[in-house]
Amino acid sequence: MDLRNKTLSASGFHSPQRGIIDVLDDVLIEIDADGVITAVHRHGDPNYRTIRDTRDASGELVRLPARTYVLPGFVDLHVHAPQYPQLGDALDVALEVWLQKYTFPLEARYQDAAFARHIYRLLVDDLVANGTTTALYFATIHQEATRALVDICLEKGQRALIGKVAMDNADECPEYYRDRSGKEALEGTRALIDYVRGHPQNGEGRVLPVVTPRFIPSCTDATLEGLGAIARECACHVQTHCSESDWAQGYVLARHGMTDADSLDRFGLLSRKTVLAHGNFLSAKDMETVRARGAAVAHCPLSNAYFANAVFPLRAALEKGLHVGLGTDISGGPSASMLENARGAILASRMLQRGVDPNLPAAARATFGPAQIDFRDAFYIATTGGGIALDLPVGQFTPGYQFDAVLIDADAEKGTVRLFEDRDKGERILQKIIYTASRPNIAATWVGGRKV
Ligand SMILES: Nc1nc2[nH]cnc2c(=O)[nH]1
Repeated sequence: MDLRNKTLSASGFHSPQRGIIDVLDDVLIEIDADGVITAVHRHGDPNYRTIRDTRDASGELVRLPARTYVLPGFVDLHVHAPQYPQLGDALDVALEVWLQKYTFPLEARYQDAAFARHIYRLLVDDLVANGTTTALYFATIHQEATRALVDICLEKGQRALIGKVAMDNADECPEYYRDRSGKEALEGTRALIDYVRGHPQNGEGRVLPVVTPRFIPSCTDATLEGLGAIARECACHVQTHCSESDWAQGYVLARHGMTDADSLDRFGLLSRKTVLAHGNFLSAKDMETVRARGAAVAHCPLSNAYFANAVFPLRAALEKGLHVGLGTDISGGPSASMLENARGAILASRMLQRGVDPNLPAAARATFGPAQIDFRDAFYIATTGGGIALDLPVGQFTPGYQFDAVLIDADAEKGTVRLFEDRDKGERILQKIIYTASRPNIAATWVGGRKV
């Protein structure tokens, strides 16, 4: 059901601030012709009944069934679209080996635009079915395939930020899969920006272009500098990998004599619109730089378990005031579900706080300090945090924000949520959704009020 120009009568949850779950119990959400929320009326508000009855009489009221809950749609802050065929596969080696052995050969296949279209359709359908209403995508180096991803997101209605990957460093990128020159990397980036911004179906700007240096090892300094200039000139989003693994971090220290964050900063690649994937090894000083620039980290807990050999200190980052969202990192992470990644974030944080070596006594095991997060933080980074990271009005049910939402059906026949009326009320329902919901529980997904 299209919810533009409608008033939704529903229950649900959102987290407008970290640590706070706003329980929306039988509220009215007014949505305008552009899919923007114009008002949220609580059940006890004096004009609630009048608004509900007037809208009902004019046919503008849409009532959602009992035991269904609206949540803001998930914002996946880090997805490698071309890696989807490899989801749940090839996780047996270190990052630098994984790239050369599995990932670059797979990404090179997107030279074939028909192959790209086939995979990208499957991916976008699956992400939407999993409740991802906004995705920040790395594509490949290829123009035609990357344009196909833009077309498919527009056709299917997913909000998306898409980057043609720039990678021209012959020392780190194989001959069969790299931009032929820095010039080609920069021209290709500009061409994609023009394509997205000039797309006839993109009048609302639902798809945005992203300047995408893969990571420092993949790019020459001239290309990093050129990309920084393009980002500034075009006021574009930027995405890249930052301080992900010991190897990646060590490579940048050896080549540039400084950390990833400092190096990206000097190339003009750290801005309010930058998303740094992983950031596991950001130092306290790096975090301060990232915070000062208003850039964000995409926390990818499942992928980090395979490639980082460390846990991103999410709680510390949030407490320092960094913008942080959640990413699946398909296919470094083996799940397309943001709910599974939210659970992964909670689990990883608990292991970081408590330690993991059973041969040590409890006190000696717990060396890191406070790190634990709960379902509230996980929900926050999967929704509101992602919206803030991207500087887009998505991720919460607040007037002025887009109505991007998922509907959770707690009673879905094949679903995995079990609610018991006598005990499950208020926030506890959201807790159970975060811990136990799965794709069959996602009954509907809307982007800008349109069902997708
Ligand atoms: N996880 C991950 N890290 C990277 N670093 C450079 N490229 C990649 C990639 O594709 N995935």
